[in-house]
Amino acid sequence: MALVKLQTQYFRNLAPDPIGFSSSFNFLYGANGSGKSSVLEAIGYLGLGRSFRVSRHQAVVCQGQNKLTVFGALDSGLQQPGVQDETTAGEVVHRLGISRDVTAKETSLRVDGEAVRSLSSLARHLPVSVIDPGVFDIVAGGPGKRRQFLDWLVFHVEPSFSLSWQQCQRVTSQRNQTLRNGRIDESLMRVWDYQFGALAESLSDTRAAIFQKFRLAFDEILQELDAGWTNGLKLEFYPGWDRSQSLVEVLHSHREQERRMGHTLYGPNRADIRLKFGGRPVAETFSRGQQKTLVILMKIAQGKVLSDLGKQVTFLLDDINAELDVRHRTMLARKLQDLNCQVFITSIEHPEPDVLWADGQAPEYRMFHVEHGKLTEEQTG
Ligand SMILES: Nc1ncnc2c1ncn2[C@@H]1O[C@H](COP(=O)(O)OP(=O)(O)OP(=O)(O)O)[C@@H](O)[C@H]1O
Repeated sequence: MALVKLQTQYFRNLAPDPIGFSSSFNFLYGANGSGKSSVLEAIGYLGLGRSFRVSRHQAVVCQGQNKLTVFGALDSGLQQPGVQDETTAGEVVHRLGISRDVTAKETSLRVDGEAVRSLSSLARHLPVSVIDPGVFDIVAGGPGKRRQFLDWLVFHVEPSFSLSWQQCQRVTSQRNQTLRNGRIDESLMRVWDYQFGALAESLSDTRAAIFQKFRLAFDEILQELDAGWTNGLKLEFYPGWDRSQSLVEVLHSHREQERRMGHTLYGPNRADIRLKFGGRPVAETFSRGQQKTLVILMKIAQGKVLSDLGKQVTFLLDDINAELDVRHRTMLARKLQDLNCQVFITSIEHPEPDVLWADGQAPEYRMFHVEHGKLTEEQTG
């Protein structure tokens, strides 16, 4: 599916007019502060339920207001090869809405006019993948970033994952409270261990299976790229403990260490994707440019896993011109085109699709000039 219409109210500086988008490529350009990133942020709000730029909803609501709304309409999108679809192109198949009242601290979600409670009911319809300057922390940053990266894919392959993950986090926090209670009540602790262990083993099986799909897609992309510097690169899933033992056994044998630290040290909350080159972390061995390329390839591999399942990913490429040279931008754009993704690209300068597709094979696209939060479509081709 693809987002073909967006309308916001009181979202940063954006004008409330509805905007129609292409289910293929969309270019947004305009001066600093015109509102390009805010458009992508609003799209991200529908697919993630939050801003990908800031953690406080307050910052996103238009100054002087206390409630923002984002509404989006999805059509069936670009057809993946081999996938049958009974809808006609352009026909709206889902309507998504999210509003956030920052005074009441309440979020309301709607799917096809019906109120829904869980964010996953909304987010599952719009897999949004962001590539902005912050994304490179997937390699350079801590395990939390890589967990988030993997879990985004796991959720879009297995939407029920979000419920299991929430349950697991609840048990983790109850376990942590018990660990912090001076003298540990061993019988209570064992109850938490068994609950936590059962949830953790099943969650980690799901993560491991989807990581395997991801790694196959990644290896295929590396083969196509055929770049010498990636020989010897290894991606491994670390579930959060050594799985040659059950988690319950590991927890029992580390009781004293966990008690001293006052929190859970083993389990899915410690999972990671370990990126190694010649046995050492790539963050220590790869150049910054190579690290950036690696992140881009990982993002493309995520898109490929979902594309193979007939799902269209919406990529938000915010301000990447300063991060990637034209060769890498071209590689990224072409791969996303091959995967039938929907793509939004922001830039300050007027975009030049002819540079990205010098062979004249540019996909269908729409181009918008952004000024004072308002989008004006430019006639193309
Ligand atoms: N809560 C808010 N209410 C009203 N306006 C806001 C709010 N937050 C930010 N703005 C303004 O919205 C404008 C849009 O910012 P945005 O980051 O989207 O611009 P941009 O076009 O991506 O800029 P750049 O090229 O510099 O990254 C800015 O002028 C900013 O000052």
